[in-house]
Amino acid sequence: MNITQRYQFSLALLTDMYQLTMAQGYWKKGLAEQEAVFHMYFRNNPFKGGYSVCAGLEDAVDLLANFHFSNNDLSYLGSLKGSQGQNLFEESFLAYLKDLKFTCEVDAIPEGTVVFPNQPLLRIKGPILQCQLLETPLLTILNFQTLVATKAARIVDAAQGDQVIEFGMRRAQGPDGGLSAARAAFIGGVGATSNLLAGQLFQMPVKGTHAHSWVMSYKSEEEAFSAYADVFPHDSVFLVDTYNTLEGIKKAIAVGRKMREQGAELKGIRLDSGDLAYLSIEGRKLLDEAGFPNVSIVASNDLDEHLIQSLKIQGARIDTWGIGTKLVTAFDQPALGGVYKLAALRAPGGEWEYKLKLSEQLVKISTPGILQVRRFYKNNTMVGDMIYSETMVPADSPTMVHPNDPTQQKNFPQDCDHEDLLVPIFRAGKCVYSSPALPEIQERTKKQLHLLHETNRRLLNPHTYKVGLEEQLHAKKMALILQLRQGEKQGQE
Ligand SMILES: Nc1ncnc2c1ncn2[C@@H]1O[C@H](COP(=O)(O)OP(=O)(O)OP(=O)(O)O)[C@@H](O)[C@H]1O
Ligand SMILES: O=P(O)(O)OC[C@H]1O[C@H](OP(=O)(O)OP(=O)(O)O)[C@H](O)[C@@H]1O
Ligand SMILES: O=C(O)c1cccnc1
Repeated sequence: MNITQRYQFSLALLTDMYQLTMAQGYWKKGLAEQEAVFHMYFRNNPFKGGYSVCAGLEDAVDLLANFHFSNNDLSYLGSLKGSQGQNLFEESFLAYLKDLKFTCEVDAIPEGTVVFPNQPLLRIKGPILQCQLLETPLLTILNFQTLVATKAARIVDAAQGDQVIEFGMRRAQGPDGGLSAARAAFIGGVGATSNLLAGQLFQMPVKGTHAHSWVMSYKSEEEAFSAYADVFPHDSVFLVDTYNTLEGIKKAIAVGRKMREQGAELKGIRLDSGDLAYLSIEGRKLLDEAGFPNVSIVASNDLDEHLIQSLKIQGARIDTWGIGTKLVTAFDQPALGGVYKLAALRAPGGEWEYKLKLSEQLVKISTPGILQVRRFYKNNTMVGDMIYSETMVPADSPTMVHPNDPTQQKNFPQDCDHEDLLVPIFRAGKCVYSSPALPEIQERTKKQLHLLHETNRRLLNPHTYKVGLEEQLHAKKMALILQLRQGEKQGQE
């Protein structure tokens, strides 16, 4: 179930007020139908990492496909007042919004694709009024899910094939934060969630153990485990750290033996405090010596990719990682920082005019054009991504230029395998894309990460993957920057 079904009402007002005031401005000035191109992209990989995993497109597509202003939305807008007490929005503008239909063309990178800074994840072309209104909801969806999918991919990579379960709902940034995070975490490679609503809405596997309160509600730990085993003879994972962990493991083993006598089998134990390396190693010994080699050890307690990596190095014997807070809140980077910038404009029937936003820093200057990303491969490994404009056809053996250092260039031989990453999503307002099922998206993430060199994947100081501008586009961008800077100078003289 996707975002508009979850909310069951129009999401047209899930935007910032300035999008609506600008929309009224464009409409009033007769500029609403000017054709614009906007790109959504981010400037840095999160978590000081070497890559990102894009996510959120299915919700974005759903939002666009159902885009409309309901009567409730319009009457709310009609009730808003300006500072002099006048209506902020005119009746005839509200009538225009009532009949507004989404007519844009959208291209985007499929979910589960490995992506990098400065490349468009989504490109929208259409009447400027529509493109502008959609900035905020597109950013909120793509920014958050991409951030969490990336965090999950890093955690899953650190877990080296062990099962990872997402436990974060209780610590998430509100109910939708928790739900979207569960979906994105699954895209990043997490195997299951403890969140039942996410399981129901997204058809994701759900898993869980039990809480300390269960143990505390019985007179003894052993009684608590026995009672749980009575109710779930084939699905019991005992939380063993309420009082003394090693003693708790011995009690779990004692109950496990009784379960066996009754034809049941203990599935696992969970460690939630203390030294997880030491306790898992000792716990494994106790379980193995007692004839329970198949009882798995689950660990939780403020874990993230760095702690998992450290625990692995320490020889921890953990089979399943339960990760909550640091996964769903994308610790320690609360936002991806993705932006949505105007890149080209044309009056109906006119020529495309390239647009860019100047900044003191070259790195922050947006790239003009109608952009596409061409990814090149050598021996089944990604070797570079070239951003080009569809208005300037790249050479057969193209050269790309580093966006911030023109002395760094890379040429791709003619026989280099390549693919264009943005695919058609909407044409003339009609959806032409069918989103794959979540397990397929998860599989895509896995395959994509295998195509990325391990030096780009390591957690500490990863190698920077090469992303550049196709040379004609680079030249065009530089010329435009110079032209705008000269204009600025002349204006000051
Ligand atoms: N072997 C280890 N190496 C590094 N970090 C560890 C190790 N074992 C546990 N940790 C982490 O150390 C942090 C603190 O854990 P610890 O259990 O000591 O404190 P706690 O959570 O406050 O315990 P309690 O719940 O008993 O109060 C947690 O993030 C935990 O994941
Ligand atoms: O540490 P996280 O990565 O956020 O994982 C989720 C945490 O939530 C639970 O603790 P909590 O104290 O909320 O409940 P409990 O009494 O069941 O342990 C669980 O035991 C984990 O420690
Ligand atoms: O099922 C669990 O063990 C669980 C679920 C949510 C949070 N912490 C643990």
